[in-house]
Amino acid sequence: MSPSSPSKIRTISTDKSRAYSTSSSFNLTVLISGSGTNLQALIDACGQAPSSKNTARPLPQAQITHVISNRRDAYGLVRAQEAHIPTTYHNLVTYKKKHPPTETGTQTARREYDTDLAQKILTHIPCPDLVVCAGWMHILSPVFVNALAAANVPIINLHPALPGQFNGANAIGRAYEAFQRGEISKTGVMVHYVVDEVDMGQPVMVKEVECRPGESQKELEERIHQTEWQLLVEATEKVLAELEEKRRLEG
Ligand SMILES: Nc1nc2c(c(=O)[nH]1)N[C@@H](CN(C=O)c1ccc(C(=O)N[C@@H](CCC(=O)O)C(=O)O)cc1)CN2
Ligand SMILES: NCC(=O)N[C@@H]1O[C@H](COP(=O)([O-])[O-])[C@@H](O)[C@H]1O
Repeated sequence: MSPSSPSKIRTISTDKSRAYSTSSSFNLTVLISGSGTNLQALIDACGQAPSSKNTARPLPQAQITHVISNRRDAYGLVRAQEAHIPTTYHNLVTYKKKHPPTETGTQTARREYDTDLAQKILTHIPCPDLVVCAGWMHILSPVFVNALAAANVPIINLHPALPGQFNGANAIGRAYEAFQRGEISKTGVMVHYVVDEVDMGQPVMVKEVECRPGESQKELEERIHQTEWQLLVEATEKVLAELEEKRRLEG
C-alpha cells in the first residue's frame, strides 16, 4: 500500500474496528523537507485528498491545516496544494545571510529561524493540536521545542530506525551498511516525541524491519517507506487518542 499521488487516489485500507470515534477534531501542522510521501499518507488518512470521500479514513477526527517546508522545491508542497492545504516555505538561508558565517553566527541564525518557525506555527489559524515532523530535515533548537511545550502543542517525528540506533540523517543508509558488515540483523521505523536531543524522545510506536541478505539498499528503503506510511498514520491516531482522553479528563 502506498500513499496516493495527486493524480490518483488509493484507499488506505484499515481495520474499521480501529477507526477512532470521537466528537473532537484535531488540527495537524505537518513539517516536511522532501517528496512528502509520508505527508500524503496523512492527507489520505484524513480524507483530504481530492475525491477521497468514498475511501476509508483512519484519521476521521483530524485535518491537516498547515504544511511547512524548509525547502522550496519539496514536492510535498505540491501534494499539500493539491489537497487545498495552506503551505509555508520557511527559508533558513534568509536568516544565515543576516549573520557572519561563524559558529556563533550560525547558531544565532538557527535560533532566530526556529523562533519565527514556532511563531508561524502557533499564530496560524487554526492553531495546531499536534505538530508532525514527516521527513523534516532540520534539527529544532531548544527555543522551538520549549515554545511549543509552553503552548501545550506536542511534536512527533518519524524516524527510519529503531530507538537509539542510527539517530540523525541518513539512518537507512547507515543501517544498510551496518547489516553488510554483519553488525545488525534488523532495523526499523519509529515515531517518537521530539525533544532537544535528536531522535531520543519517548517512542510512540516502533516497527522492526528485517534486513535481508542480497537485498539492495533501494529495496530495503522501499520496504522501510512502506512501513513508514502505515506507522505514521497509526502513531498519529494513537497520539490523538491520548489527546482526546486528556481533553475528556480536563472537561
Ligand atoms: N530537536 C530535535 N529536532 C529534530 C528531531 C529531534 O528528534 N529533535 N528529529 C529530526 C528528524 N531527523 C531524524 O529523524 C533529523 C533530521 C535532520 C538531521 C540533520 O542532521 N539535519 C541537518 C541538516 C541536514 C540537511 O539539511 O540535509 C541540520 O539540521 O543541520 C538530523 C535528524 C528533526 N529535528
Ligand atoms: N531523520 C529524519 C528522516 O530521515 N526522515 C525520513 O525522510 C524521508 C521523507 O520522505 P517523504 O518526504 O517522502 O515523506 C522518510 O524516509 C523519513 O523517514
